[in-house]
Amino acid sequence: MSTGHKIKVVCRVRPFLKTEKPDTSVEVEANNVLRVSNPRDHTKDVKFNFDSCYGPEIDQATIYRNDVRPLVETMFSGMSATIFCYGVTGAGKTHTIQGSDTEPGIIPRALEHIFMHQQRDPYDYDIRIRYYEIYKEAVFDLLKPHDPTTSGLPIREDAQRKIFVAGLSEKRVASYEQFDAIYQKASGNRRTASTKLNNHSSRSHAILTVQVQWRDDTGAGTTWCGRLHLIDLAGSEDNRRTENGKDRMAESSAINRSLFVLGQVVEALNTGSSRIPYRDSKMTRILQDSLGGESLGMMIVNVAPGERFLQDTNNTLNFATKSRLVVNKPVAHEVVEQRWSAADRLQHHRGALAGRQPKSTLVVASGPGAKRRRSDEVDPDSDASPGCRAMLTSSGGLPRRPVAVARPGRHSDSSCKPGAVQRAVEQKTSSASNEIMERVMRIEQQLSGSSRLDSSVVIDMFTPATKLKTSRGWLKHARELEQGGDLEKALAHYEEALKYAPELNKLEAHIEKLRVRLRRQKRRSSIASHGAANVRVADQLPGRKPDDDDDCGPLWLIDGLAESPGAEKAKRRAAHPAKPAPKPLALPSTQPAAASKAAPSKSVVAAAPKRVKLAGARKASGVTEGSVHDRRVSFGSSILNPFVVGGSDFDSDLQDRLDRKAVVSAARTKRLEAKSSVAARLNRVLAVPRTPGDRDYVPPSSDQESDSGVVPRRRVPGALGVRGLVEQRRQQAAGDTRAQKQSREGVDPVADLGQFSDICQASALQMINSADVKKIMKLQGIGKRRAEQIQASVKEEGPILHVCDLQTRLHFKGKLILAILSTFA
Ligand SMILES: Nc1ncnc2c1ncn2[C@@H]1O[C@H](COP(=O)(O)OP(=O)(O)OP(=O)(O)O)[C@@H](O)[C@H]1O
Repeated sequence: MSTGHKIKVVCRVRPFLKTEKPDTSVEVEANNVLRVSNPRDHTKDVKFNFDSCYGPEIDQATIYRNDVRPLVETMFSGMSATIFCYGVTGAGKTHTIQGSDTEPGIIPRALEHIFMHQQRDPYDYDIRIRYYEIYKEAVFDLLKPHDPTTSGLPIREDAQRKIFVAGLSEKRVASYEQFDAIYQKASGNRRTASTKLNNHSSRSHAILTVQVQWRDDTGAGTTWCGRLHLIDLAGSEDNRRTENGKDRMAESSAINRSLFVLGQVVEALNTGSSRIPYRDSKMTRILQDSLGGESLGMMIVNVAPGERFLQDTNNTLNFATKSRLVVNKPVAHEVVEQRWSAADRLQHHRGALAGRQPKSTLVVASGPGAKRRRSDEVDPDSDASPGCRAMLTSSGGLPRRPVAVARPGRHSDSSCKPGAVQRAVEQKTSSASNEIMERVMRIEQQLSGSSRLDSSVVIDMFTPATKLKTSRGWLKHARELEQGGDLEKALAHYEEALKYAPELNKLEAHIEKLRVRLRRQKRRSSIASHGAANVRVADQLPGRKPDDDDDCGPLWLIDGLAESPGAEKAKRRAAHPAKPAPKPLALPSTQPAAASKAAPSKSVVAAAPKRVKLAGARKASGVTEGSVHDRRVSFGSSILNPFVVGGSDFDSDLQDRLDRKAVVSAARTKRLEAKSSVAARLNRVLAVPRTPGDRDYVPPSSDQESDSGVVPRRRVPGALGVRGLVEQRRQQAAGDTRAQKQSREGVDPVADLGQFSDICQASALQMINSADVKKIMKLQGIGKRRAEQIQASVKEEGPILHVCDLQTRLHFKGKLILAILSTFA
């Protein structure tokens, strides 16, 4: 069992610099007591207790010998140790950890110590280093020259929830001299700058990791791995005093923020909080194992003497006092020898399935606390050895070394020996490994079959934790997209999230909702862009129930061309019409009786509305025809709303339905009556022409006067619609129709328009008269030139009242007219 180990806190007060005026505000009273003047009341003192306190006179060697060296020694027991320097800017952190040529700090001394150890010991030590910095919340490799195009390396978590920096390079060092050459060069890559408080201020947190790995041939032949992390944190800065510029301010705020998170992590650990905010900064994420984890930890608190730093000193010491309470649970790390390729594992799996033992001895890392280093932890370019990529286990759930915090012994205990324990471990992990092997087999099968992997197989390769994390990532983006109104992309992101977390039922339901919303949105935008001309009104279909999201009642619209408004369909229709178009195109108005008697086309029936919304009875513009658009019947419709419903059909149908409702509840009656009056109003507006007394009366211009000379005809582009139809019928009834007139002039009329209804024509004409080039162009068969022709004609000669006008006025060919009308059929 591992024992709890508190973080060791050592305090070091630097000497006054030549530029500073000495005072007695900070003094070391005893080996472990620091006295500091109270920043609020200088006559009073505050005392702080630490594991050790060093005054300005204490040299680097003493500190190393007393406090650092024992910790470095623990590496040789397969432990991880972290030493980090903390303090305000200019307090002496870099001096302590790095030192100078004349006064080498912890790093050179520790490395010297490690190489000496290597020479003394019989073991063949494999020593490697990694060196990186966290600059403005991004991780950069210091062993490589700085590449300004990179945005930093990612911090990841492996299957055993161990933190590592992916893609970091690693260098093997055989001697101190070799290390020194690499380290000096790499230190040059670290970002430093001159500030008002320190001429050579570190602008980043720098982390040097030394890894020592060796094989203990005297015992069970176990390979051990010890690590030492030496961290020079950037100092907190009071920007009122540093007078930093813009760049320095950005660095400073990143530094202060990460140090603030460090404080929060310590606070959370001390209060036993369920959430430790390691993830809130890169620095705390990397220090995770050293703060409440499985590393041994030591914090060197650097203090600048003098009254002007008193407030900072107090803050630093208060934080250090809290940090003393943080408890780590250090464990030793054992490296398992075999490095298994996917093929090895597969081979082993097959052997295990067949009841055979694999050729090589297997120790599988598993159980709580077991560690496995990811292969991508090491940069492929680096000189990492296969041994480094071996499976690394801690003594969590597996045989582990006894953990003695002071000077732990270097031999594995009996539990490390192969035999019964190993078999037990194998048994314990066999089910997990079988599952992994099955996955490997599935992947191999896929690979042998095709060059691409199924996404489901790839997802299957992830650990549950990774799946959850990935799913959360997708979800986050999806929510942002949804909030931004991009439903289509949001849906795709939600679907991705569901792939990784298929168990999320709520997510599934949400996706379904979103799909419905999207469908609805598409339908609406289709109607809006192509006009309701693409929509046919029909009676309620048998078996169809109103959608919950329908805007209003049973003016049932069937999306005809709305969903496929492309030219293809119209072209097909034009190419193979059900009936060949007559040439020249016949005029319908010579058959007034037939036209007026003709029942509305079966496919174009306005059903009685139960819930009809009326938008603005009469607009000031004077446009007052009824129309159907987006499932609404409206008065005073705009030119964007070109589909027109026959008012009389509409009204009579409503009346029929009202008659059939013999027994209805009072409320229902009231509603229906209201609708009835609306319908009556609609009928009035549609059927009764405006007279000069009406508010929306538009006086006709001389050239627009009706042929009868009685009914004032409105000449508002796009306003023909039903009103035009009604008017036409009235004219027909009066026996003086335009068509008859044309007939007298020698144009051959025909009985009706064949397959096209009045409404279809009205819609087409209304669209054309709207004089909106874009909309007109949407009509199949009309190009830009034709559209402009129409526009000019409508402008000069007024609205086109009948399809025959297209032929006579614009010289449109019958085929073209047919194509236009087919859009509305
Ligand atoms: N113990 C010491 N003995 C002599 N000089 C020291 C000592 N500690 C610090 N100094 C000097 O104080 C100055 C500031 O020290 P240093 O650069 O190490 O501060 P720092 O805490 O790393 O600052 P920053 O956070 O800005 O990087 C340096 O000139 C350094 O040589």
